[in-house]
Amino acid sequence: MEKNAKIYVAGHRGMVGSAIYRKLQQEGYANLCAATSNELDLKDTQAVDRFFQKEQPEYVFLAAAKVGGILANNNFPADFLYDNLMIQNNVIEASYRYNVKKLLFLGSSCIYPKFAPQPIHEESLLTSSLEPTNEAYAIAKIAGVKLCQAYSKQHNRHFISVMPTNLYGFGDNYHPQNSHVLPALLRRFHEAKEQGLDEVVIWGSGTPLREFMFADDLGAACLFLMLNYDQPDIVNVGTGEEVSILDLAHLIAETVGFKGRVGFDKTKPDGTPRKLMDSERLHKLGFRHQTSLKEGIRITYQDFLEKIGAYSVVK
Ligand SMILES: NC(=O)C1=CN([C@@H]2O[C@H](COP(=O)(O)OP(=O)(O)OC[C@H]3O[C@@H](n4cnc5c(N)ncnc54)[C@H](OP(=O)(O)O)[C@@H]3O)[C@@H](O)[C@H]2O)C=CC1
Ligand SMILES: C[C@H]1O[C@H](OP(=O)(O)OP(=O)(O)OC[C@H]2O[C@@H](n3cnc4c(=O)[nH]c(N)nc43)[C@H](O)[C@@H]2O)[C@@H](O)[C@@H](O)C1=O
Repeated sequence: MEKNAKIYVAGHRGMVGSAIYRKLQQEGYANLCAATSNELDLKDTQAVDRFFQKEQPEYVFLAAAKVGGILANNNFPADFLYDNLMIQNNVIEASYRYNVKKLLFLGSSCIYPKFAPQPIHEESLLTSSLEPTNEAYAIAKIAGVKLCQAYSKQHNRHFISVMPTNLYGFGDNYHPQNSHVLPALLRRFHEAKEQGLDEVVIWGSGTPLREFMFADDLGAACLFLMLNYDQPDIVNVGTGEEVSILDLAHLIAETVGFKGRVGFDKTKPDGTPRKLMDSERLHKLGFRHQTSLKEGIRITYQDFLEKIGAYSVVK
């Protein structure tokens, strides 16, 4: 990928897309193109076609998607299935039609079966049933993976797919109901401290285990894979470290400076009991993440404090 190559980052305002965009800029890629969802609705096939015809991107990072936490996924399955199928179908098909040299599609660890053997190897895909709370989103992501593989096989395209673990970082969604656990708890513990509350309630039992990666590390991994990987087989991107949701809550409380107790809302779903990725394929290629969970939460909380006005706007 030459430094003056035309590169399209779909979803460049999102947490992951902005991390990829920043990384590309840092590394001297100067011919970047992007559009917000207001300027270009990626669900609109003809608009996407016109965009590709005009911009003629040579490389595409597909980081645009309908994204949310466990409750949003559970409550709005039609949106998660339809929007994601449309967005990825349109971008992948246009990338084929306009001869994009290479495309990187972002999937998610939720494509794997609910009770996949841990750590979860790439070969676990489609070996048993999915977690019901995010089945619709996972089915869309699996279709995206299969579409990339099908275009690679039938049309000899270089369309690769990356499966990140749970992410957090700059520009995350802090919606109290629809976000993922880490931004939700950063905001809840912060507000509890500000209001002098003595308890913060977390959803579920606190026992599920999750693996978290700082989004800028994923941005670096995406560029690394764009430059160094060219197989249709999917690649997991994780840290290899897991934490229980209760321990995560304690870590966030410590970072924020909340001294009260933690309660549990057991009417809310736990989701998958454990979701640790096997990232050996990525490690053997030569990439490892840099940011520890503690440091990543510290940096993210600083960013949250700086932009608190904006984050209180419901996303
Ligand atoms: N967050 C996580 O924990 C994880 C995320 N991923 C994957 O990473 C990718 C990015 O996620 P993340 O950055 O967290 O999500 P965000 O919600 O932060 O960003 C998603 C981006 O997609 C764009 N978008 C959504 N719908 C449309 C549309 N109809 N037309 C055009 N653009 C649209 C939005 O654009 P705009 O801002 O202009 O509205 C937004 O910038 C997704 O594929 C997701 O599945 C995978 C694993 C974990
Ligand atoms: C990345 C991945 O993210 C989603 O799956 P998930 O890992 O279950 O995501 P989550 O971050 O929303 O929850 C993680 C755990 O944390 C608990 N939990 C506690 N308290 C809060 C809380 O306040 N908010 C949320 N959201 N969860 C909470 C919650 O009950 C659960 O046990 C997919 O739908 C899909 O989007 C996907 O790909």
